[in-house]
Amino acid sequence: MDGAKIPVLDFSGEDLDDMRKSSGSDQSWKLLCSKVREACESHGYFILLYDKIPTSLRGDMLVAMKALFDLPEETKSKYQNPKPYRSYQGKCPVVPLHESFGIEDATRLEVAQEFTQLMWPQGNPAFCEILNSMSSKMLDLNLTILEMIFESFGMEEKHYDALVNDSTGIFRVMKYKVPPREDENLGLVAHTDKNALTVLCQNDVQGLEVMTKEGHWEEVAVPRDAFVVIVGDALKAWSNGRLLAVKHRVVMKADKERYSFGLFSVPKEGAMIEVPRELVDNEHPLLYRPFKFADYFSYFVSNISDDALEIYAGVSV
Ligand SMILES: O=C(O)CCC(=O)C(=O)O
Ligand SMILES: [Fe+2]
Repeated sequence: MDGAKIPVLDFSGEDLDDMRKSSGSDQSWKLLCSKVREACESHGYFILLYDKIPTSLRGDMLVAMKALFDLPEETKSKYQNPKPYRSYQGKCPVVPLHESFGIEDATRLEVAQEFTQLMWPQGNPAFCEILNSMSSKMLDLNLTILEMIFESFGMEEKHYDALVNDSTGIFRVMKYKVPPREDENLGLVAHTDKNALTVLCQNDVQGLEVMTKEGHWEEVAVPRDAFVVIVGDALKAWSNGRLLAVKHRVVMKADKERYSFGLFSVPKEGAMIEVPRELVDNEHPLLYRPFKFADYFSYFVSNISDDALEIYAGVSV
């Protein structure tokens, strides 16, 4: 798909809940759902315009993140969690430009409060409010997009519970430093997201690149105030490989710091990822055996590999 246009979907001006409720009499919901699915099939990601998350909140979030990353290293390092991708990460030799926090369930007020308290023992209610509000809005959006995909496949809810209702949100905030030299500009190594679906947002510093089906890196020019939606391994496996978990990375070219934040919907401990029977036929033989998401994730963490999903859950044909 080299050179093929990056899909841009516009949900602005739409009340998705209303649209969905009137989907019996109105085709626009179904049409939107099929556009989402098509983008996830052809590219594994898309750019999303969505005005229900206010621009002012995005601006506040970026300002709040700067204050967070400006805290002393000693304070930031207090945020530790034994589970992977949920702690403070900085000074990693593989990606020295990258720093991040992964906060699970920031959508719960007490979690947002606890995190804020740890970073600002003297209190910072504004930060807490922004963190809680942004993560909640992005989780809603993430789960709605997932439901759109499942509806477009005509799936009954029981087939996708593990990816929507049994799902938790990890809110990740990221900072990328300006590279010291042009040849040391890797912000984040190439990877596929392991979770179901990711919704990302960034400041005006570009850097995200995706790998095309032909194996070339392509820059994603994210319009101001847009979101990027990325399919992860869990959704790829569930869809029997119909949806593409696109490989992506971050390359820093600008002389300004890049800030991004994302809401990762992650199947809960114990949730099983299983291809629904409806998605297996002669043309689409079963590609993945049923697996517990948490086991796959642990496998990945201890055997970091580009082909983790195929090796772990692939059915040899
Ligand atoms: O910073 C970005 O835009 C990408 C982040 C990302 O791909 C990730 O955290 O998985
Ligand atoms: Fe990613």
